[in-house]
Amino acid sequence: MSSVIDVENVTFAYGNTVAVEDVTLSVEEGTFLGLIGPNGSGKTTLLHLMIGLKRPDRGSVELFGEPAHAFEDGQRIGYVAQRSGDRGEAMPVTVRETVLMGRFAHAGHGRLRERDYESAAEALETVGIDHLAERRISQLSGGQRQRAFIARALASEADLLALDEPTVGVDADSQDQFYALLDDLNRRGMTIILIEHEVDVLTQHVDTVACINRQLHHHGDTVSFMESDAIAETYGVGAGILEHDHP
Ligand SMILES: Nc1ncnc2c1ncn2[C@@H]1O[C@H](COP(=O)(O)OP(=O)(O)OP(=O)(O)O)[C@@H](O)[C@H]1O
Repeated sequence: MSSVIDVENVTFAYGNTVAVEDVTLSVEEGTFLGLIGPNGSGKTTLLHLMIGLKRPDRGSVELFGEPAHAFEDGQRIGYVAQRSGDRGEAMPVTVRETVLMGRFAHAGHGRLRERDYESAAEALETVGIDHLAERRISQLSGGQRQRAFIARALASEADLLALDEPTVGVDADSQDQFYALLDDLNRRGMTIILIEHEVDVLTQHVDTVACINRQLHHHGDTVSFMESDAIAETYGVGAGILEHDHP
């Protein structure tokens, strides 16, 4: 199995604030990776480094075998930013138009063809919002909006989905359905990286967990994560390396 992402000894700081320190981890193809850690622990920063939205101060990140910050094949990555479900007001476009945006890189000379419309329709069907195709994005619920963004990634034939707390503000039922959709996409081979602050929710779905608090405290399969002291260690409660480091 090949690596989609290789992070090696990566450090990144905002001025004097070191957000990610000396992190090394790989994401294999087909993995469903969950990133967890306390507020402000560097999860979003690490995700941005992994998909090339930020360049490390030290160390290296490879995305599909190329330096991540110089990666140009953007349609291979579907990124759903934190709280992007809230920003529908600023998008006077329909759901179908949003999903079709994912086809532009594939369309010959920038012109959409029959197969682009078919692919968009298929993506909408896969995420279960084909009946909402003509609605404006601003008229959708948070959960429906997230589905529209996933559909755009599917239409663009992304190999990797990166999601930053995608269900914040989404009701419990819609959250369950959304995670069922992610499980299904992952079963079909999609590599997924998910930031989710609800540990119980996260561990029900992901197969691998990376626990960070500026540094990487644990990286391994979900079962070994549950059996470990990683939570206590990463969040700095109970016995563990943090307590040991700061008696
Ligand atoms: N643009 C920025 N400028 C300065 N500092 C920043 C910036 N973005 C993040 N930080 C700081 O870097 C650290 C890591 O932030 P980051 O957003 O990566 O954490 P996070 O784990 O995703 O947080 P949360 O769970 O609250 O979303 C925090 O101390 C934060 O205050």
